[in-house]
Amino acid sequence: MKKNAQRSEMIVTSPHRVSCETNGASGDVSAQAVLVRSATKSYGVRKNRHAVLQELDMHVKKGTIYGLLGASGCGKTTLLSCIVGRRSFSSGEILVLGHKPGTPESGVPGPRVGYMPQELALYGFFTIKETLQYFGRIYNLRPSFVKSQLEFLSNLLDLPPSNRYVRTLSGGQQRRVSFAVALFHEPELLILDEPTVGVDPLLRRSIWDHLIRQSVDHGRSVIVTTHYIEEARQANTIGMMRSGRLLAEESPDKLLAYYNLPSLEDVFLKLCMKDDVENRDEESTEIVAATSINSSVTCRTSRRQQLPGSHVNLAFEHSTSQLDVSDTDIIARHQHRNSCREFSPASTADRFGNALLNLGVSSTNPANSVCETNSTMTRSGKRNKAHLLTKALPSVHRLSALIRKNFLLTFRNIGIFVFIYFMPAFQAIVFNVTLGHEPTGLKMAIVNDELNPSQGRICNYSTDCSYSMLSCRYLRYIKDNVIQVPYESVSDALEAGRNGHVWGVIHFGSNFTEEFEIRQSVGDSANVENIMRSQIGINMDSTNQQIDVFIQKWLLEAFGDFFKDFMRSCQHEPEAGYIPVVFLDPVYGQKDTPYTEFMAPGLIISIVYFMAVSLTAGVFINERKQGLLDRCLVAGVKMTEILFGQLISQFFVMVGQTALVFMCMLLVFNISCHGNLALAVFITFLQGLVGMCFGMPFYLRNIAYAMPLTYAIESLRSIFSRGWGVEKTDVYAGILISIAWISTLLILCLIVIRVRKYAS
Ligand SMILES: Nc1ncnc2c1ncn2[C@@H]1O[C@H](COP(=O)(O)OP(=O)(O)OP(=O)(O)O)[C@@H](O)[C@H]1O
Repeated sequence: MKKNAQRSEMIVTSPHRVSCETNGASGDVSAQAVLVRSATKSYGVRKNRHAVLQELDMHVKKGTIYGLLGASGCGKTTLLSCIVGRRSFSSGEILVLGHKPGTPESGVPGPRVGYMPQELALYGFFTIKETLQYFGRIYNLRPSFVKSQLEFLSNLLDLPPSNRYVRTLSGGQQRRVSFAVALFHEPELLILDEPTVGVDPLLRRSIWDHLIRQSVDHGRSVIVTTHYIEEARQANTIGMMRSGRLLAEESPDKLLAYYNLPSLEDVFLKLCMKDDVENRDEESTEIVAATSINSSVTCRTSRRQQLPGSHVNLAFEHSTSQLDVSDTDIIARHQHRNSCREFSPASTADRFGNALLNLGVSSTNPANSVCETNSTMTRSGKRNKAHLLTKALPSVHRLSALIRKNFLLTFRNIGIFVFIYFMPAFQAIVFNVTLGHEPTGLKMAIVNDELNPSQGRICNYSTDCSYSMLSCRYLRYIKDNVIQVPYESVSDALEAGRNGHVWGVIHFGSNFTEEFEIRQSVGDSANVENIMRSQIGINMDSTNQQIDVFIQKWLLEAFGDFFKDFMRSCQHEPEAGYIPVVFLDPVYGQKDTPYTEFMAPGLIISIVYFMAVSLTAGVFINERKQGLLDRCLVAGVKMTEILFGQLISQFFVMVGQTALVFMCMLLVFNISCHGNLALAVFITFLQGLVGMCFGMPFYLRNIAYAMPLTYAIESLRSIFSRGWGVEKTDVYAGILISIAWISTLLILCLIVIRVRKYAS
């Protein structure tokens, strides 16, 4: 309590103590690679919210190895991901290499940190050499440096030949490659999540030797998690973690001496048992406190205050007395940011000069620990703005590395290559061969009461001008696509229709021919009974609109052909007496526009659109699942760069897909495009882009028109069938709506990235 009171006093009286007034403290802070204070982290919302980190403090001195130990699920990975800037604490403070991770000046995520996640996070279709070259490009390293590091790390980690594909390596070999990726750009801070899993004891030893050399000879800081407690003995400090808290943070030797135990395993066990007892004590204290009316304040005291010594950190109190990163102080430091620099990472440039020269990154100026004059402030403000602007733009070397990687992965994996390029064309072929044609084999029940059962219901008819068995004469004109199935009664036929055996029922009355003759002869004076009896009754199964429309059309056409043939045989004008509605030459298209031609625009757009959605989404989901996205982001790649890299690579894929689909439709299946082909291709591209935007990384007639596909399909159809150009509303509306979708989705994407960045 006393210590806290002292700290508050300092905060109130000297808000920018750390940055200006106490250089000693500043110097001390700059000696820390990672500082975490009162960190909490929870996952989930409402009922499902659970705390993973609880009031956690952590101190990693520069140039030391910090072994983070703890059972599975105690929150180690969560803590590391917050340190590398991939996640943020729910509350608490963190400084990594003197800055808050994620801030532009911190360089974290970025080349100052090397991260080996628990997942392999490697591209299986890359060789070992290509893997390092890829990250070399991301970090903008010189090829000569990458080459020398490849040789060095291959020897150190006993890597297989560098031309071996990662996917062909054993699990242990893959982990070593993953380790090499984290090491090879010589970062100031190495964060390794279980690097020695699946590695034999000899190699494990050489990995630890290397880590020790890195810290002792080069002053690099290392945080390493491991399940092998005893190997952490080689660390300078170990943090023993349990249920989101550090039970101890001290050098292994001191811990062993303090507890007078032979192994760290025993120390950890003892601490866990002690923690259990203290938890029980604390629970009972809280119950007592909660039942006391006047004790509401006391029951809020923190675990550390209630249980002195529960966090065994002999250096902790000393360091926190000099360093204060409480909220008030942080706010105060922000207020004074322009006048004073905080937490100077002194000597960083000296220590890591060689690596930084290779990295091509600007390290924080060590001279910044002194307060700057106003003029320097203004200059540095402008410089900072320019620097931030440059940082906001996608970097050429990272973008080119990402694009190169996307292409290499596409062309390497023959299965994916064939799928990506030929799937759209294959879909177009399947459509044209199967779905694109008029439907065939459609069964219709025929109930013809004109047939005489005693004569075996034989359907005879004449082809001259005689009124004989006209029902049979009519049926002859129905297209072969319809299979005529005779039924004896209307009820049987309707039952077959209900059971889905036929698409409909055609019924002729017993005196159909006679009644038809009477109707023809009396003309206008035909009575209702005569009209009813001379009609052909049709009941359709109209559940399938397409089939319904086709059958109706064919039956009407058949009647037209039958009637004209009959009139011709009677030496009458064929059209005389037929319904006075005539379909003349169509304005656009043919009289019998093939179904394929009608469907083609929608199909082309749908194929390109959905391929783009699924491929883009697939790449993101896959990379996230394998930890590749995290590794790239920790390496300093920005989400916008990943998006643009994907857009650019996907664009070239789309060019190939569109070319193949168009060739298939226009050249192989002779679907005609009466308009400007370039315009049709352009709209298809735009739709592909909309699909890509939808794939990344979230209404009614008028609203439906604003949907990405609706108007674009109309536009494409207008170009194909009507030959219209961009001057027509139907065409330019499709283009405008597509462009609007592309812009909106891209902007949303950027906003989400920004919000996430600032939220963390
Ligand atoms: N994104 C998430 N959403 C919800 N819970 C999560 C998430 N990530 C981790 N957790 C939970 O947080 C807890 C700590 O997980 P974390 O991965 O940090 O543990 P760990 O100590 O690294 O375990 P291990 O040694 O097995 O890797 C676990 O209970 C885990 O289920």
